[in-house]
Amino acid sequence: MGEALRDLLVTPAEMAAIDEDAVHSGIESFSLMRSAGMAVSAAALRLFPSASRFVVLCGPGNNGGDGYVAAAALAESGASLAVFALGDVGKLKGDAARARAAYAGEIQAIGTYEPQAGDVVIDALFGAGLARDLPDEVQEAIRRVEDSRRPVIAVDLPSGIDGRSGEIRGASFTAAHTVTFMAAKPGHLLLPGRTRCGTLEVFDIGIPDRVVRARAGDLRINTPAVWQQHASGLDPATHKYKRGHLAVFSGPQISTGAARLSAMAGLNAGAGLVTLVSPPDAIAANAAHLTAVMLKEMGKTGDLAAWLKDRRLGAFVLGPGFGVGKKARAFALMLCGRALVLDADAVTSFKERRTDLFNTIAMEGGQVVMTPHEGEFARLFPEIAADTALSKIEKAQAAAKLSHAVILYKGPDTVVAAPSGRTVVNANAPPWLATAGSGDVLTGIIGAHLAQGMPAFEAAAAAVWRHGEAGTRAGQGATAETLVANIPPFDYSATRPMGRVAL
Ligand SMILES: NC(=O)C1=CN([C@@H]2O[C@H](COP(=O)(O)OP(=O)(O)OC[C@H]3O[C@@H](n4cnc5c(N)ncnc54)[C@H](O)[C@@H]3O)[C@@H](O)[C@H]2O)[C@@H](O)CC1
Ligand SMILES: Nc1ncnc2c1ncn2[C@@H]1O[C@H](COP(=O)(O)OP(=O)(O)O)[C@@H](O)[C@H]1O
Ligand SMILES: [K+]
Repeated sequence: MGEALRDLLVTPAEMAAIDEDAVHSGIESFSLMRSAGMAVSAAALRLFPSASRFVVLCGPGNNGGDGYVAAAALAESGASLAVFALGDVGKLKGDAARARAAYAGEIQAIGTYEPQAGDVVIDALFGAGLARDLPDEVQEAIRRVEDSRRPVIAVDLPSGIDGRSGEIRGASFTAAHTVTFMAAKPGHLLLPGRTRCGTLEVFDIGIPDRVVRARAGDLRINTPAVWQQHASGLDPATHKYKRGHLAVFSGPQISTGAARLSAMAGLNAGAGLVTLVSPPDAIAANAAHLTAVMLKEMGKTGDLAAWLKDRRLGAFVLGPGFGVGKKARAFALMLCGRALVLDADAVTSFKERRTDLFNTIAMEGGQVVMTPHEGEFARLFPEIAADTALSKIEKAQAAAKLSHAVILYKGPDTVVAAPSGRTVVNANAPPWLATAGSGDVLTGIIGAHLAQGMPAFEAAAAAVWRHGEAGTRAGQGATAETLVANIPPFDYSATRPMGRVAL
């Protein structure tokens, strides 16, 4: 599957460079602004055909310029209109000044805007250029609009959302719809930004694909295009070992459920066979609950060393319910050369000794994925977690670089980052995935992918996506058990060899 422009995520800085490159390539910059503003006016008329009045709020830069273009187009369409500007419109420069000059109507000061029933607000105050907290005057205007509950269409981003990080700079609009240009920005996907964008429309203002791609980095939205070429189809002559053998380590007698969830998820996600490795005291508890998942007793690290000689063991999951401490560290360090998911207690166990882990991963060169939620992330990477200048994307990237592992930083806006810098942000997860044991299910799906031979980054990204789909299929009342039952199959059709006879 080819990669579409809509799967890219570009930072505001990259977007500014793309804009510049487009102009150097001979495209007139005002034509970009005209397309942007026209797309906004078209969205307004399409989405709110019965608005009593469109109110365009224009800022001091090119976002405001887009607003003036939209205002002129709306006026021409015969719609009722009012325009309010921030600052001295006489000081507008370049394309924004030209757009403002082409709008013949009255322009009032933003401080005078009082929302009225029937208003639809077009927010063209700040977009990609927002560099600091919004001025008080704008924050007050936002509060008036938010209090009035009038619908808002945002140009590029709801003003106040930082396009790089999704953070709110003082205040922000909550848009019903956002029209952005050429590609989505991190702030559209990362929280809290995503919750303020409404529906997101990515409009092509005419910058050629190659110009966008040349500047875009390694950041993508997590879609099947990212990993589908590694999700190989089932060979009719396959057998269970070829489909991959996943081993999941259980905790002691009183905490075995988490590992069983991972094991069941691994089997449902497509591992050919799954073995739950259990300490002696938990064998009975585990045996009472398992059917298709196999059970193996293991106490000491020596036993693990002997078992690891079996190269048919494709991948390992360590952490869910395992217990924090020496045993988790010893097991993890022995597994760093293999395909391994370190989750929960296995991550926490290295809080004070992370260098041992990171050095071993670097030395052994396995396919290692770590899956911290916010709390676990802060335990293992405290200095990165505390750096308020970094976005969630940048935090995950820094952690991947430091640890030499693929970092799957969980949450409503899960980020998966590889040490190489490749990164995806996930967007298909429903909020009811926030249920006990949901993370254990995710870990099992990653394990299944690793057991099938997928590289760590793709295994993790694909798992996050399938986990999100499982949540959607399971519905609002989802529990970890129903998530397991709803893991969707890969769509193997795209990877089937041509000419295959349908059976
Ligand atoms: N990048 C592109 O390809 C295109 C961009 N366009 C528009 O241009 C916008 C970016 O324009 P600009 O770079 O002029 O930026 P903005 O219009 O977002 O911001 C305007 C200026 O305000 C100042 N500023 C930043 N934060 C402030 C704050 N908190 N308080 C007061 N002033 C602040 C900065 O000097 C900034 O350049 C995009 O969001 C988009 O709407 C479109 O015109 C079409 C093409
Ligand atoms: N609000 C949310 N929206 C979407 N997904 C969420 C949300 N909150 C949590 N998740 C997902 O649910 C899972 C929870 O995992 P985790 O925090 O490890 O919980 P547990 O330990 O109970 O399994 C993760 O995959 C996380 O990304
Ligand atoms: K805006």
